[in-house]
Amino acid sequence: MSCVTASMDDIEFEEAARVGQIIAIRTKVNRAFKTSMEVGIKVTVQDVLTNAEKIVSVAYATYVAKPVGGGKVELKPVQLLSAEDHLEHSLAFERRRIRLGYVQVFQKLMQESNKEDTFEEKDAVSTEHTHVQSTELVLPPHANHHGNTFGGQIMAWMQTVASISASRLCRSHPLLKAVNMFKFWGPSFVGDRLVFKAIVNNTFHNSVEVGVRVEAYNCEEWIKDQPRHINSAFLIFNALNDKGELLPFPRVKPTAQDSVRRYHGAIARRRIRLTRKCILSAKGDKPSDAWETSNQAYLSYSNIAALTRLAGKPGWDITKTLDNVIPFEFSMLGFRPVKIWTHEEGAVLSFKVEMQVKVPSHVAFSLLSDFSLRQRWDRHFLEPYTVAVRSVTLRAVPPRPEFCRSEILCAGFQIHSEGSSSCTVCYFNQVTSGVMPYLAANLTGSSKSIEDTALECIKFLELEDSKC
Ligand SMILES: CCCC(=O)SCCNC(=O)CCNC(=O)[C@H](O)C(C)(C)COP(=O)(O)OP(=O)(O)OC[C@H]1O[C@@H](n2cnc3c(N)ncnc32)[C@H](O)[C@@H]1OP(=O)(O)O
Repeated sequence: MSCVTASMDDIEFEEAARVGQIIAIRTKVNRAFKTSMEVGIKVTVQDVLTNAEKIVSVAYATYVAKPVGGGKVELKPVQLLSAEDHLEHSLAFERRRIRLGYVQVFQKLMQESNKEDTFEEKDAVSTEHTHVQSTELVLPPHANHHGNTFGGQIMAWMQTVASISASRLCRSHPLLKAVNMFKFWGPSFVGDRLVFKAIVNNTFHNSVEVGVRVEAYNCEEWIKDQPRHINSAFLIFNALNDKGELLPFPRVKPTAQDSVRRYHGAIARRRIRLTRKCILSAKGDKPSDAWETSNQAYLSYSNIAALTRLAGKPGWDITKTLDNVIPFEFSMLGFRPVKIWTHEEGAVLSFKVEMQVKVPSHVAFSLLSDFSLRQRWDRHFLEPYTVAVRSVTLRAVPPRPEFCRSEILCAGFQIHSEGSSSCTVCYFNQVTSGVMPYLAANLTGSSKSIEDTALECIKFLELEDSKC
């Protein structure tokens, strides 16, 4: 059946596609939720002379199935055939959490920005002359076979007005760099008139944000002047000189109450976009990210993405198996095998501890995700963790000489259900300098601290479960 575009996540254009180059667009449904599904889109450009292929953009769109005659339809889950399908399927769930939580994060940042109202730039210019409006009539080539205007067509029209708006400020041809996450609030159809209203919201050193509001009218609504607000999007442009260097944009000053809101909105969106970019593109060992409510969702996404990728990597080797060697104090547990696996990739070493536990997976999940309980089975943890398995920096808890702080880069649990009353718990850890001594002592046989901790973990889970 046909589908409508519900929303588009942030789109960043990494590379320009030029006349004469070959564009490849690859798309795949990553996950079906209830009535909506996430589609991953990868656009690459190939140079015909050199064959060099570059990524233009990787984006995610959400579509909703629309049965003929209205109503809702529940989608079947997608079949996962490869490791990549499994990975994207888990990550799609996290991306959905981010997109559905976006409005809340944005509103929180807006509340904060309302407290800091200062516009003291001397040379700042007004944005009033950047207002651009155009009207388009939706014709059959602009729509699908049900007469719904294509989301991509609406985006193309938005880009035209937005780039004219941006050019009024930079006096050159602006280059579209990014489009902020947006939602199609309501449909438009063949025969509708679409009015696009663009205005510059704010400028940053080398970029400008233009907001575009789209209103739809059928004939009756046009006569009565009753528009339907179907979409608002925010486009970010750069401007280049003849040498390809970025041009600076003049600072702007908001003059009306509405423009103050738009001015702050652009700052909040930029903060979210940059945070997302920093967190999602972070590579290698680096100091932990600072935690803020505005980046919570992205931190959580990047933790889960990194852990899911680590768990899915081929090449895990069993280093040790502990099966019938159960110390006396644990003998009441019976036979519980523990396996220690390692994974090497270049200079990166990771380990996995696999434990058979006689508790249902949802119980193990809830007990292990409560980090205030971790001290009960892991004596290496002196402070309870309450947010994430990857370290974050908290301004409220600065470094103290009496504590040696070890960073956790990528660590966590995977819990596989083994029927209704038991599960396999795997603990992963991408080794950092703080963890290295424990692993080294364990691998050389001089310590059994990992096995002991694993057995404590099993005991803790099973005892807590028996109390439930
Ligand atoms: C072939 C191309 C055709 C096109 O490009 S169509 C052109 C552009 N798009 C449109 O005209 C769509 C206009 N919008 C609409 O019709 C409605 O807003 C739309 C998308 C059907 C949603 O209707 P609602 O009444 O909001 O329904 P609902 O609250 O029950 O949500 C339905 C499913 O959509 C999801 N959703 C809502 N807002 C979202 C967002 N911002 N990002 C991602 N997903 C979102 C929502 O979670 C729900 O999904 P699920 O059922 O839980 O799987």
